[in-house]
Amino acid sequence: MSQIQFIRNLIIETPSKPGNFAKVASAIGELKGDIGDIQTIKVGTLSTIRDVSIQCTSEEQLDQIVAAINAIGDGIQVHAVTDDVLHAHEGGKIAMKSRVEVRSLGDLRRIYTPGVANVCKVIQNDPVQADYFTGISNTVAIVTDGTAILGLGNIGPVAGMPVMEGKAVLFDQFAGISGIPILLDTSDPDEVVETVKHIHQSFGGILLEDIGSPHCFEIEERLKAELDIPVMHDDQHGTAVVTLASALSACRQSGVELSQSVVGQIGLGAAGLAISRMFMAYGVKEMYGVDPNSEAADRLKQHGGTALDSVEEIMKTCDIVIATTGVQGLIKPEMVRQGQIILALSNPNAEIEPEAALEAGAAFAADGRQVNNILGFPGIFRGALNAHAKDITYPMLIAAALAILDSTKPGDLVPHPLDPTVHANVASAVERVANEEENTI
Ligand SMILES: NC(=O)C1=CN([C@@H]2O[C@H](COP(=O)(O)OP(=O)(O)OC[C@H]3O[C@@H](n4cnc5c(N)ncnc54)[C@H](O)[C@@H]3O)[C@@H](O)[C@H]2O)C=CC1
Ligand SMILES: CC(=O)C(=O)O
Ligand SMILES: [Mg+2]
Repeated sequence: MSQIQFIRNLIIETPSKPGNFAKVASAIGELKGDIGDIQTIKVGTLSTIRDVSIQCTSEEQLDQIVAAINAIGDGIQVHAVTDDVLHAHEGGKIAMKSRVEVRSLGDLRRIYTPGVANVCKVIQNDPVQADYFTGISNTVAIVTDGTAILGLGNIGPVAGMPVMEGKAVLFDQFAGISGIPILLDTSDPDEVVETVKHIHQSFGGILLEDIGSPHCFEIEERLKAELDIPVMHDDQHGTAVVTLASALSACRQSGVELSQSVVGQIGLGAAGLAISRMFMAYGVKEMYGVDPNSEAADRLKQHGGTALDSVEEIMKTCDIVIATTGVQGLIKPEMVRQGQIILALSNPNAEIEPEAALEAGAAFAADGRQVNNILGFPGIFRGALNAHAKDITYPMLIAAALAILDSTKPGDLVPHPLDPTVHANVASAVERVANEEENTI
């Protein structure tokens, strides 16, 4: 059974003596715990208390780490183990807040009745005014049916809500967009399309998220055709944009041309097919893919790629390998070829850990924490909304990928997701292309 990685925080006291915390760090490292943030909670004259975040793969490993720290002696001890991730989700991560305050009857009459009626009439007479006098044009629906939540599979929309709330937080912080999760209790394309069409007037755009394949393809195509607001399935195109940017970045650093490289895609679902299509659109001539589902493999062939029979074959044939299967550990270190570029993008666990791929000879390796559609979707929607775009087109997506590439610091594969310039650069590149295309309302 694959192991899900999880994060816990250890509250650790070390007597104030140089080297004590180093002992703690090596005890954690020896048991292969991955240390994250370290926060000093209290510095006393006799001891220091720190909150140390660690990533583990099992409860057993966590227990062993706690026991190993307590066994160091010299007064070093773990006081508590907390679950900060769960704690951060208490009450949910988002809430609807008003942008105005009601402090007086005057305020009440201005923002509600009777004053509001006049604003309603302004919009009735000229519906475009809704862009200025409501939040619609800055609000994006984050729509899921819960069928492909990260790599956790079909766990349902309610269990997927923490991911949707996470996307809303990122929309807000990186693009100033209000993201509203919409949880659908149907995956039937007719019902999904009808439902989204019936509610679309509340939104300036529609982000489809974690909707599994193949129904995601029909749903996105139909909504794009039938609605005149931007619609994008993030797992397809947000992921493809960021993957293209990271592959171009790795090629630039290795002095090779992406279009001349042999590229392999493992997993041809929502993300994998879109990545393959974008790489071919960019000029990659030799695009190979593998998927145990023959219909998924056929879809790659229909778009001009070549299906191979096994992961081993892809690993032997390709210079650049991308994996989006949701299967942890699918790529074995012995399959890695010297100098390969490996992007194992499944969340929450990669097909191969970047460290293992690099140790096995890869020139570049990254996982889904680094190469993540967070670098794409906030700026793509910001740009599309700014331009009042009716659609998100391929040229807009390629412009987003190039903006991510241009925002990457020398030596890095992709920009840091907390670097606000990358989101601003993606937004302006997308807005510029949308305006050039006259793809606007
Ligand atoms: N880093 C990022 O930004 C993103 C990562 N992902 C990750 O990609 C994974 C897949 O997501 P989706 O494409 O939305 O799901 P999906 O369910 O549409 O596609 C998964 C595909 O992998 C195939 N597959 C399963 N086992 C395989 C194997 N042993 N060999 C080859 N193919 C295999 C399935 O048949 C399916 O076609 C998830 O783990 C998700 O977290 C998805 C979107 C963004
Ligand atoms: C990042 C993301 O959208 C996914 O893993 O599904
Ligand atoms: Mg997703």
